[in-house]
Amino acid sequence: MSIRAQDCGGAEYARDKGIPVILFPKNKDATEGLSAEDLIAALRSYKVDFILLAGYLKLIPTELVRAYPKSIVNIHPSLLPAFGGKGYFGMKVHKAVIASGARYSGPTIHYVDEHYDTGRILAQRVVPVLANDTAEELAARVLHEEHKLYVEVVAALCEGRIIWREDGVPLIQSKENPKDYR
Ligand SMILES: Nc1nc2c(c(=O)[nH]1)N[C@@H](CN(C=O)c1ccc(C(=O)N[C@@H](CCC(=O)O)C(=O)O)cc1)CN2
Ligand SMILES: NCC(=O)N[C@@H]1O[C@H](COP(=O)([O-])[O-])[C@@H](O)[C@H]1O
Repeated sequence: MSIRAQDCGGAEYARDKGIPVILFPKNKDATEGLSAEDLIAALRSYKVDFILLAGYLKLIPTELVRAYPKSIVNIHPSLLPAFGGKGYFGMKVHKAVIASGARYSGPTIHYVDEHYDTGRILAQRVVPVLANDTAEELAARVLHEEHKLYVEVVAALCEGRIIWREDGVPLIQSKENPKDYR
C-alpha cells in the first residue's frame, strides 16, 4: 500500500494485515517517502498489477502513469466530468454540487491519466441530491455507493472483465451475463 501520511487509517489496517506500507511522494523538504522512480521500482518488486486511489490528494506523476498503463484507477465523488479537476476533492465537491442546483450526483471510477479526473470513465452510480441536503448528508449518500462500486469494479479488473470499445471507452462485462456490458 502506498500512502502520503504515515498515520492514515488505511495504513493502520494494512499493517494489521501484514500488507507492506510505503510512503509516497518524497517532497523536497520531507525526510521520508519515495521518489516516483523509487516507487515504481518498489511496485515492480511487489509485482503490483493495479493501483487503486482512494482519497489520494496529490497528482500522480507522469512517470508512474506511463509505467502502469490502464492499471491505475481513482474514485471521485461526483459524476465526472462535472465537478472534477484541480481543487475538487472531499467536501469541496459536494458543496459545489449543492450550490449548482444539480439534482443528481454520485461516484465515478475512472482510469488515471496525467491530469486530474480526465481519464476514461469506467463506472458511475447515481444518487439524488435532496432539496435540503447539507454537504455532509450528500457526502454520506455518495460514499455509501462508492464503497459498493469500488468493490464491483476491482473485482472486474482482477477477473479480466474490462473490455475496451473501439472508440476507447472501457466497459465492464457482467459476471452473471457475459453478453451484457455497462
Ligand atoms: N495524475 C492524476 N493524479 C490524480 C488523479 C488523477 O485523475 N490523475 N486523481 C486525484 C484524485 N482527485 C480527484 O478524484 C483529486 C485530488 C486532489 C485534487 C487537488 O486539487 N489537490 C490539491 C492539493 C490538495 C492537498 O494537498 O490537500 C492540488 O493539487 O492543489 C484534485 C483532484 C489523485 N491524483
Ligand atoms: N477527488 C478525490 C476525492 O475527493 N476523493 C474522495 O475522498 C474521499 C475519501 O474518503 P476517506 O478518506 O474517508 O476514504 C472519498 O469520498 C473519495 O471519493
